[in-house]
Amino acid sequence: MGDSGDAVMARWLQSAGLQHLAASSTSSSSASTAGGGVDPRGGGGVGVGALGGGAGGGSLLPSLLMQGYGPQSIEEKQRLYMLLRSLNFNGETAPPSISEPYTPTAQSFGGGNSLEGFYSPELRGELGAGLLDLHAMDDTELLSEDVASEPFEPSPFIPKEMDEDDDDMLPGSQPGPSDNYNAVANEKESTARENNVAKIKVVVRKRPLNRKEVSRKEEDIITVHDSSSLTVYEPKLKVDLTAYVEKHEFCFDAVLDEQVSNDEVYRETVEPIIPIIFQRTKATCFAYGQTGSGKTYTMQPLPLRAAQDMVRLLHQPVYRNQNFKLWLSYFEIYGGKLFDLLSDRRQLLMREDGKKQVCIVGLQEFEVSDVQIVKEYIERGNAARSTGSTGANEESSRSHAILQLAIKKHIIVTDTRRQRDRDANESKNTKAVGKISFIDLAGSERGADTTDNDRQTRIEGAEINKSLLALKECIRALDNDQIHIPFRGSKLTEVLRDSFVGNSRTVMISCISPNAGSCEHTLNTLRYADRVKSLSKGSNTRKEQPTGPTIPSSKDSSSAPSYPMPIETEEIANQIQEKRPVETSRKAAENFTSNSSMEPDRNPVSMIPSYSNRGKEENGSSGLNDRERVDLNSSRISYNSKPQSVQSSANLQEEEKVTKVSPPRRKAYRDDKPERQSNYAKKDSGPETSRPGYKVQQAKQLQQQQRPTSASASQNSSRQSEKESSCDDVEIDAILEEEEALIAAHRKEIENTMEIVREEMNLLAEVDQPGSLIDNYVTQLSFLLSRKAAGLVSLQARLARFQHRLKEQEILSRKKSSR
Ligand SMILES: Nc1ncnc2c1ncn2[C@@H]1O[C@H](COP(=O)(O)OP(=O)(O)OP(=O)(O)O)[C@@H](O)[C@H]1O
Repeated sequence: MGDSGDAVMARWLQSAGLQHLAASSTSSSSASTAGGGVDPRGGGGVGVGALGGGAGGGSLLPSLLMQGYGPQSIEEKQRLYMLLRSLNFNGETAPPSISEPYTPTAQSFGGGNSLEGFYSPELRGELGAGLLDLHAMDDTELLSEDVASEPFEPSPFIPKEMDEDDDDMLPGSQPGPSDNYNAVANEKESTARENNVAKIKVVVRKRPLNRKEVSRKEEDIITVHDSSSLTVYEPKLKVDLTAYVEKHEFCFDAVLDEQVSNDEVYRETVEPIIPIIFQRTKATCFAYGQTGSGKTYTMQPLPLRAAQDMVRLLHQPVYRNQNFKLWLSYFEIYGGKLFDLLSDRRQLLMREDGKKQVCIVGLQEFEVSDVQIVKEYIERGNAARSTGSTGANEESSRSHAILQLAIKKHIIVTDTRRQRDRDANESKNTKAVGKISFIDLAGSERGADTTDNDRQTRIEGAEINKSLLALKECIRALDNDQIHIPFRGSKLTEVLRDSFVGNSRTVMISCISPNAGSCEHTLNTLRYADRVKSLSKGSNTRKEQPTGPTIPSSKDSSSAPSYPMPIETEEIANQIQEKRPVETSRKAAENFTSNSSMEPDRNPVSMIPSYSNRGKEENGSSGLNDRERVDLNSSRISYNSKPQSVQSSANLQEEEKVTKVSPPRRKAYRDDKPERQSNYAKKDSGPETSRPGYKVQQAKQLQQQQRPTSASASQNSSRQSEKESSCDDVEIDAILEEEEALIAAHRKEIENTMEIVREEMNLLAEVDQPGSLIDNYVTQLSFLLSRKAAGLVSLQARLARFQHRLKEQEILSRKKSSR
């Protein structure tokens, strides 16, 4: 990486007001390069190149990060750090080789000084085996000890803790003008942030090979390409025992490789959510993956880290003045039962209140004002867990642990009697603002543990499977805006119910082991993640792009056929885009993968024309939000080896198939209604009678004919008729809206059914495998069938309502005509 890279680097520095560093560092860099000093990880120019879009300052940056040459003051350090972060946020991958050596300490930012304990290595040691440790395995000792002991840096995005001087502002005191200014700025900032945080985010984390795996000479079969895609190289044997490798490619919101620190995991997953917890958001962060894949290792530091940021935010005048407080609770779900880990494993009961809010009766919640206390509670909870599992690690491995951090607004009670009551029952005088739940799920493969013949153990396994399935089902249902959300599918989802409804955010961290021996589990984990991800896209786009369907930009349409589409096909494509505006890049990438893989497509439903899949595959990137565009672009980059023409023709084929399966009905928007209505008015005979909307239109026409038009009609009757006519219009509009909703629901139902069928086929394929568990099959099939039934029932109910509505309308218009 040469001078051009340094020139780019110098420009960046200039943009951040750090141009003076460029000069000093260039001289140092030449010195260090001469001495063989390049990128600390040996990535050297390559790493920096990635950061700078291929022209980074290969020699300049490392020297910038060197003591004595780089930024001297805290402010400079912050600016440089922000510069690096902003490059990273812009979708360009900052490789660990760059971000890690610079990881500033708590001291370097002058923040977090009250959190000495938080950074201490003992803390990690103390928590290492305990927190959310569901089923630790001793054969997963890893080579890189340093990763585990890496300290967190304070988040530059969460305001620093208040200075001592600030603290003399009494709670509840009136904010000054600058506070107001800050409050408004904070409000704006957090609204912007809220919009930027995806509703469902799926992050994959790969752990390094552990000692045992290395000693067994197991291969690392996972390659992380960039920050959002990875390939699994599955070793396979043909029938004639020839070895071959099958490639599986996946794209997610973020893919973190074995070099990524826990701090970066926090920044990628939880950190962006923290400020919006203060804005009435309920968030859930869970780790999923097989035993030993790093769930606990990943989840363990997150609550503490989040608490640190939350405490910092609580000290902001805007929240302090509102009397916001942080509360903590910690419990586990084992065998469908709830146990309070902060209250001697007392069994808890779950109830629903009048407002359908889930209450965990008896769950102890503790107000926490600093991280040290949070740490102590977590340790206490862990101790309760390990006590509960003495002699049998199995127990903890079959439980889900849930740690909740809630922000509550304390209501100040002036009345003395009520004050006394308040002291007696503190939580009654609080109002929930937002919360984040950290869940360390039981190992995903436990449910399918074929070596366990013990019936109880198998039932527990089935219970775990059920909850994992239920979790996915809920995310899916929420994403589809389904009326029926199957929260009751498991205790886990019931408990999390309030975290999923309303303004919610979900982060799923899929942990994967890199060794060949775990390949099957890894693929299962990635497929689960993939399904969750495929659910998230539509929802995010729908909710975050309220402006409706977007016209594909020239950039976006790059993957679409370059020749004009037949109008009908175009309409259908639009229609599908509205349904599922994204999911494309990944699906397209997978298609490409399966094409390029050495084994024929094993997807049992690949022959079934899937309406939803078509949509996913063909709809380009129209309607994507920025983040999704970045995803798409990055996946395009990673798959650009596929010739464009092949993609285009593939797209065309897809569209041709779509023409056959989907009715050429254009989805109407609100703005379209007048046009649609007038079109209906024009076509009032023949085959059109069978078209949806015809009946309604007919009724409207009838009413129009019946409206008094004669000039001789009295003024009164004309006013009356005007009134009637506007009522009719409202009525008709309402019916048209219902009609649209019905059709949309029907379309959604078809998509769901196809998805269920796909899962049923997978289930059948799984049950045919030797050693498969019939219990799992039964549980999963029963779940799928209930979902199918629930979908049909809900569609039927909607249809019946609409029929009823039409009947009413018909009777009404008949009555009017007979008047
Ligand atoms: N990214 C990582 N970097 C370094 N070490 C890791 C990483 N991920 C996991 N480990 C180590 O791997 C071992 C197993 O991890 P961990 O206990 O977190 O797995 P788990 O998925 O929680 O397993 P279980 O389901 O059995 O509880 C631990 O020793 C942990 O320190």
